[in-house]
Amino acid sequence: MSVLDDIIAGVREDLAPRVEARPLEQLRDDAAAAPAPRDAYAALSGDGSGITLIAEVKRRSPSKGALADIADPAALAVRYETGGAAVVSVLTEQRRFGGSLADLDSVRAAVDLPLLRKDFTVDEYQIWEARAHGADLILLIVAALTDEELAGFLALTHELGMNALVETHTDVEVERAVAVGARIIGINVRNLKTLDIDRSVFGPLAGGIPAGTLIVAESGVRDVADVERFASDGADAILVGEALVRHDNPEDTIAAFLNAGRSARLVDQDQPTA
Ligand SMILES: O=C(O)c1ccccc1NCC(=O)[C@H](O)[C@H](O)COP(=O)(O)O
Repeated sequence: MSVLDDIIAGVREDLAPRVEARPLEQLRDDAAAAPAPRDAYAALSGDGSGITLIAEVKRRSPSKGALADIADPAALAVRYETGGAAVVSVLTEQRRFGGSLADLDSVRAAVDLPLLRKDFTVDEYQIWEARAHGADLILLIVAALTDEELAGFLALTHELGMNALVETHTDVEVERAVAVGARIIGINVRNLKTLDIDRSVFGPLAGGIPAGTLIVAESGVRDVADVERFASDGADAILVGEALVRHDNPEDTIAAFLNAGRSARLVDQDQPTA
């Protein structure tokens, strides 16, 4: 069993009691009563002068174990907003990442930015749940879904007024994401089966994604050199967890990463075309 399979088995087990406690019919009412969805696509598009940044609330992970003791996720999210993040990502998976829907609720109450509910979506129920808890963006991992699930989940996400970050790691997964009409495609440089990080997969995969699709570089952004590399290779946005939660001053880190993205764009514009 791969790490991803193991995480998903746990997600399915944890889902069952929630469905029993709050059946889908009631959850739909909660979703209807939630604040209107914010436009994560527009937020991630930025002003075209550089890249935008998704800042993640991440306590621990399968690859690194404990990362940060985040007692107040709302306070951290406010710091992300102050630093210039375009979107805040809240990991809600409990077993391996130490997150919860309560984290999402507290962050929703504290910031105005679009929120990504970062979880392993394997059931429509989780999409309704994300909306009911005020999320604007959800994660769909291509490797975890059939084509039929991917298309159906993406359609439901759009019906609910949200966007989906459709995550890929291989050329076949990028083709599948494009085929279902994904508007925001993430390229995770972490292989979720082995947990290895390989930043070199990003450029060639990004090159195969059609114009008009937002491209998000996910994982392994540790310093400005990583940001410059992803920005030069076509990233519109970066998703950063570890480098922010381990840092005493996430505002400064976000500002440095956004500056690096702008500089990389300027350098690329100055390059003579062949
Ligand atoms: O982070 C992990 O170890 C991990 C393992 C298995 C599945 C998913 C995992 N992470 C989810 C993510 O996509 C990252 O949290 C996100 O891209 C931020 O990564 P980083 O900046 O490297 O913390």
